Amino acid sequence: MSRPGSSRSYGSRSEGARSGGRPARGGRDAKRDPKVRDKTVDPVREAARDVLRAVRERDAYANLILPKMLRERHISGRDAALATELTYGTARAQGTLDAVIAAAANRPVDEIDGKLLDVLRLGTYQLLRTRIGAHAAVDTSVDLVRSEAGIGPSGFVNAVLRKVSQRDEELWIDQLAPPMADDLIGNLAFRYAHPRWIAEVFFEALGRSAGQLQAALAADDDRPPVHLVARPGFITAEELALTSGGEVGRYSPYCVYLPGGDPGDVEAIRQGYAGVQDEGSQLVARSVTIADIGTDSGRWLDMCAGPGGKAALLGAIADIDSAHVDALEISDHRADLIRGVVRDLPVSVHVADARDVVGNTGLEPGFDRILLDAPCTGLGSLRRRPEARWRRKPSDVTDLVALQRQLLTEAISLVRPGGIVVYSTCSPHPAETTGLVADVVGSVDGARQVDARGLVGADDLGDGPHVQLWPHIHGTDAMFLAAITKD
Ligand SMILES: C[S@@+](CC[C@H](N)C(=O)[O-])C[C@H]1O[C@@H](n2cnc3c(N)ncnc32)[C@H](O)[C@@H]1O
Repeated sequence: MSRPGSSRSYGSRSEGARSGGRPARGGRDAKRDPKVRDKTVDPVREAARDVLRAVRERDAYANLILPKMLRERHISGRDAALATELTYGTARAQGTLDAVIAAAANRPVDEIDGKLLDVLRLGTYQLLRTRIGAHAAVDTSVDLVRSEAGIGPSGFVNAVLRKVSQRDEELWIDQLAPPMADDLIGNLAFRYAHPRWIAEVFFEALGRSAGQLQAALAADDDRPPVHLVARPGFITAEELALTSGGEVGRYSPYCVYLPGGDPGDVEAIRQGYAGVQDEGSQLVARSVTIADIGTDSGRWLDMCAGPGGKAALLGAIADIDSAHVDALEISDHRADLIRGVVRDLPVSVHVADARDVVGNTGLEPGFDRILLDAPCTGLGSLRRRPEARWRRKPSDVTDLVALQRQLLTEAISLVRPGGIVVYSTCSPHPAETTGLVADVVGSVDGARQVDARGLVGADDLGDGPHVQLWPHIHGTDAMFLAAITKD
């Protein structure tokens, strides 16, 4: 017989025997109708557990499935807020939680059944990173397992979580993280729940400053703020702030910071006058439209537009400036998402590979303004994609850089002399940002970078000519942008 908690034991046929032959309370033997909720289980934790399971088993995105699940299960208000905090917090902290669980269980986590591991992560997160009392954290976890798998596995979860609860997070870090004096990056990566390779990338991008790295990782490990965009021509940021209870943003003239609540409840969002969009993304889209390029014939291009956040802002500004945006996107599904947000705006959506725009769309070169918001690792928006940091691999970078190089070369070939290309990524990885831009600009005759700092207008933008935003400095995602023109 396998050990309780081992990858073969969960829901195993021997469960009845281990629990004395009696059907476990609400367990598998009770032949529970899955549509009938088990009253012994807290619906908030159950939703969090179900999302964590979907993320682990089928690579789901927590921030896409949780809101839908909460609506379907009629979980709202404070319960929805708690479910969100527990789900996203647990997903973000996974690597550090796993190290603690492995120490407490005295076995590597890959020897623990996945379904138990989801609950252990959820319980450990509550014990170490919330003010939820230890009894509530342990008991609700045990109930989750017992209702599905019975007494044996729930006993294992109980034992592990009780062991976890004997120390606070700081003590676990002292025990498990590499000492700061020997391995600064490893220590901070553990403390702020990032894979080490990502902490190394941030360290390089931040000029090898330990203080900056600590602040960046801490900001990334925190709950992200909600930023709204007021679509120009539809509603002003002041009006949106007033009607949503938010506060006008620091840098983008379209931005509103929403202090809490569900953005879906904001009337202006329901009407399509506003949307949810990080302030850094707003600054990128706006920068394309305000660059001084002399006469503008109004031919604008968004080369990688899905799901359409920046295309919608570009389109709203284009409407005011009597311009037109061609928006390209390689994926059908994401092109549909763009169409959904650019209705009534002067935007044409093309499903096409932007590595050969003329060949794939028939569009003429000679665009005045081009946005290339390139596919990237997304290391700059990890706080908004809870599980992403544990999914990304260093090897992803190579393929993406090759694609970015092709796309940026194409963008420069499509812009008219004196026009502007804004290259952006939601990643601060030097290979995808400064390195890539220097490489491509250096290899194309007549192409040169112009100072992008004036197009962004935020504080603390360094020496230029590119701009790197950071959550811990600007409160935005870590968006990078470079502005390029050609003679
Ligand atoms: C970073 S996202 C763009 C985000 C978008 N600008 C926004 O603000 O909503 C990059 C997009 O490029 C698309 N993409 C990837 N390769 C492409 C290609 N070769 N041609 C066109 N689009 C591509 C991806 O499907 C993805 O939707």
